[in-house]
Amino acid sequence: MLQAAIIDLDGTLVDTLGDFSAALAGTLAELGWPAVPKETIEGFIGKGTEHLLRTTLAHVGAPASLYEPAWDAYHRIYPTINGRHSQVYPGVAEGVAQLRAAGLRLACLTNKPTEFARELLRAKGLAGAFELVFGGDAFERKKPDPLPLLKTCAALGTLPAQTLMVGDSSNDAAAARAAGCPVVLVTYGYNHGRPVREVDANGYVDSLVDVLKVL
Ligand SMILES: O=C(O)COP(=O)(O)O
Repeated sequence: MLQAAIIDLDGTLVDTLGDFSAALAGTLAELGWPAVPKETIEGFIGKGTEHLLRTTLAHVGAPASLYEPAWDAYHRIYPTINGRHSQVYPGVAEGVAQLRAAGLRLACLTNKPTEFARELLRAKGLAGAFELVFGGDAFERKKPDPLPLLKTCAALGTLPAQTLMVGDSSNDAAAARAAGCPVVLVTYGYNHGRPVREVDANGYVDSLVDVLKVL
């Protein structure tokens, strides 16, 4: 019997590719490098900001020594565009309401910095649905490490086996499997450029409204 659901943010609740793309374009422009196409950035999302910046710099051929100025510029620019170029996916509001109506407690767990995540959920009218919000800077390690899921279960007071992970990528699924949580993946998000149905999961859904049906 499920007690709670832990839901990923980027690629699962909100399509944030436009935000990432705008923030990275601004960051690269400040450093004198060209922007990277959205389709390329999509493959870099999901493993946190450090991975995103390092991969983007390597992609344009910039030296690794630009990582720190890039980090500073990105953290200055991102809050000014957070939510402006992103949309809540169809079915999210209804799906989240259904999970709550089924008696599940909800937490949002993302590799995005916690403050960016809280602000995005507020801007998109989703903050009230989640008892807890944890970002990639909340714990010592990020997904795909199981630690963030185990810590979130501990904060919710639920057992991993009774806590469902809902995500969009192999990163989310690996963390869930290692933590002992069942996992359902949405088919519309960002899976590091790979088909999401290749990933081992308990089910796949085209909309959050179908999550409880596939279990
Ligand atoms: O990598 C990020 O910043 C966000 O990734 P996530 O919301 O899919 O965990």
